[in-house]
Amino acid sequence: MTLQLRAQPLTAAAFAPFGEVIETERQHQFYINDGKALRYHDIARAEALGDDARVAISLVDVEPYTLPLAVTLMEKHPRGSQAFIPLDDKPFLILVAPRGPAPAPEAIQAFVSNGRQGVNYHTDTWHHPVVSLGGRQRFLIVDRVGPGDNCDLHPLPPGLLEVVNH
Ligand SMILES: NC(=O)N[C@@H](O)C(=O)O
Ligand code: NI
Repeated sequence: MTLQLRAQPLTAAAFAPFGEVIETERQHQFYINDGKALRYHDIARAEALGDDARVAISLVDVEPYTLPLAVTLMEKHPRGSQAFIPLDDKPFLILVAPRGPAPAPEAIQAFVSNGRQGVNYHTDTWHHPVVSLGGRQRFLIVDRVGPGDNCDLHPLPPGLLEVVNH
C-alpha cells in the first residue's frame, strides 16, 4: 500500500522547523541606493561548518518532474545549510523531514513553492533532491563547499511513498 502525500502551499510558518522561506513577504526591508532599490535584508542564514569550509553560490538546471512523484530518496547535509532559489518563476516541490535519524515516511512533509519563493534548508535537515514542476528550471544554490562528506543519503523502497498533487 503506497502512502500518498499531498503537498501544501509553502509558508514561512509551516516551513520554520526545516528552514527559511526566501521571499519578499514579511521581511525586514529598507530602501538603499538613494531610494532606487528596496533591500529585503537578512532573510536566511547560510552555514558552512568545519575547517576550510565556505559558503558557495552555484546554479543548477533541473529537468521537470511529473506527478505522482515516487519518493525513493531523502538526503541531508550535516556540515551546512542549502538554499534553492528558483530563477524561472516555475513552481517546485519541497519534501522535508526533521533532523535526526532517517525519517519514517509519515514524518515527511511536502510543500510547493509558487515559483517566487526559495527555501534554505537548515543544516542537517532531511530533504528530497530539488524537484522542478511545470517545466525545466534553473535554480541558484547557496550551500557549503569544503572538505569532508556533506551528503547523507536515505533510500526509500519503491512503492512506499508518493506525492500525488501540487
Ligand atoms: N547536491 C546538490 O547540489 N543538490 C542536492 O543536495 C539537492 O538537495 O538537490
Ligand atoms: Ni541537498
